[in-house]
Amino acid sequence: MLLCIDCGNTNTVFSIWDGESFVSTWRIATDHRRTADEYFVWLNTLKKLHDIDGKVTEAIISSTVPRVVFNLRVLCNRYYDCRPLVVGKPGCELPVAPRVDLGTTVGPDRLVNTVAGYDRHGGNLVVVDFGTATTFDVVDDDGAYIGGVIAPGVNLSLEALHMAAAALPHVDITHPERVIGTNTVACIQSGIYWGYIGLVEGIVRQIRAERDRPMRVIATGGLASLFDQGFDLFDKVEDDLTMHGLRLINDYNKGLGA
Ligand SMILES: Nc1ncnc2c1ncn2[C@@H]1O[C@H](COP(=O)(O)OP(=O)(O)O)[C@@H](O)[C@H]1O
Ligand SMILES: CC(C)(COP(=O)(O)O)[C@@H](O)C(=O)NCCC(=O)O
Ligand SMILES: [K+]
Repeated sequence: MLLCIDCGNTNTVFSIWDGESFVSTWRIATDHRRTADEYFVWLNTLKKLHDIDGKVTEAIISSTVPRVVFNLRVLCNRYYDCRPLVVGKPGCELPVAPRVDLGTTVGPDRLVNTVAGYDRHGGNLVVVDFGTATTFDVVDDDGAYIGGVIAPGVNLSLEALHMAAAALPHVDITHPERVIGTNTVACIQSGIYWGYIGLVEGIVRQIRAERDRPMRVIATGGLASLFDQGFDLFDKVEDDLTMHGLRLINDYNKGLGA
């Protein structure tokens, strides 16, 4: 079985592919201090709880947090007796190389989303990922990542308001019906929610204008569905996009003999 690990700045997601489907997906807060032993105890407990019998024999990691990769590698070596592929590192090839400025390091999650989006929808695509940051990844007609947009994430924006303004409380994101808030909480929720709708609409419109061709828009990440309600922002929301991409990149590299 293949263990796919998608480590973001907020959460790390583990998913097990049994050769036919992802049998389980588990989420843990990202913390670079977590050791290989801690990961293993946690993973093994969940694996038993879900009656997953097979052995993990291979692994692939995408991490936007460089420091966590060391212990994830140790996890794979020590407990699964395998050398993981690490997206963006030597030994892990992509089907199509990104076309960006010389010396630029693209977030591995964005490369993975590009591969997954191209596989499912073909080129001329925008993938929007609502994570710690909200990213827009632009995919060319041959499947290459050719750049995009990085905006502050929804929860990061809410947190920033709370941190910087003494009188503003911590607020959870919601979909307010009205734009004009009649109390502080409603005003903040409106600012973030409607601000984000405008941000996504505006950025997609400008990407389409800059590319001067039709572009489909696929969204992923925990908060994508919140922004999908009642609007025409996305052609599709796909929560499993990053995991799908990790599996494809693993297959691609194993096909190359990695
Ligand atoms: N379904 C959800 N509802 C509300 N907040 C969510 C949901 N899913 C994720 N989040 C929040 O969205 C932010 C981004 O989460 P995540 O997608 O895991 O980010 P990353 O990939 O950067 O680690 C976090 O603050 C997380 O708590
Ligand atoms: C933009 C990101 C912080 C998004 O990370 P996430 O929200 O998934 O934790 C990550 O993709 C990153 O660190 N990128 C490096 C710069 C770039 O992609 O151009
Ligand atoms: K992510």
